[in-house]
Amino acid sequence: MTASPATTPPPGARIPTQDLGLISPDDLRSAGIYDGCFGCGKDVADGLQVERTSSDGTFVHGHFHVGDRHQGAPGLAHGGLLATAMDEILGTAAWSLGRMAVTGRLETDYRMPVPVGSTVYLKAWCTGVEGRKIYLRSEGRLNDPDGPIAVEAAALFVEVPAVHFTQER
Ligand SMILES: CCCCCCCCCCCCCC(=O)SCCNC(=O)CCNC(=O)[C@H](O)C(C)(C)COP(=O)(O)OP(=O)(O)OC[C@H]1O[C@@H](n2cnc3c(N)ncnc32)[C@H](O)[C@@H]1OP(=O)(O)O
Repeated sequence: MTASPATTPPPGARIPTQDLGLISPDDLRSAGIYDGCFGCGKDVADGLQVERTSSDGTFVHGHFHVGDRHQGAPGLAHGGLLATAMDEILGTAAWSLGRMAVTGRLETDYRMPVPVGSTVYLKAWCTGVEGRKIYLRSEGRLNDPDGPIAVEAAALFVEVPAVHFTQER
């Protein structure tokens, strides 16, 4: 992954273990999940419907199925949707640290086309925390958790207070 300085943790940034410890699939599915979310919401028929499956305290995992509604070029997943999937699993990793955080910067490398009908297996992990800044990486593998990497991302999430989500704009 080619990550810029903005998404690379500075020297000395600590790598936390997840405050929530081992998260069961049920906890992962229910904790803080909003059914209207385009990435993971069950009520969003045209959304990605990313399913979060496990966390071992270091990595969070999930997957989603690429349907016709996710196409860009005929028969292939749209790159923006793949970036959304990266954002979703990165956000899960950030929140799994016990922090409310939003995406500040998201960098994506597309390694191979993703055909409609594929399942993309997602994984994300934290590479460092400095103050409110949370540095993360993620990857999406084709059709198997150990399949070839189709998409990779590096991100900076920024911790925010709860009012970020509730204040009138
Ligand atoms: C258990 C698990 C359950 C999980 C469920 C939940 C899953 C959820 C999944 C959801 C998944 C979807 C998730 C989504 O889609 S989140 C939705 C998409 N993101 C947003 O809407 C965020 C919009 N932006 C903002 O609100 C503000 O700009 C933020 C809050 C990000 C920062 O504004 P704020 O005024 O608060 O802070 P600051 O400006 O002093 O910045 C602070 C520091 O950060 C650095 N910085 C900031 N931006 C950038 C940048 N672009 N590149 C490089 N650096 C950047 C900045 O230089 C500074 O560094 P330093 O000077 O201190 O060194």
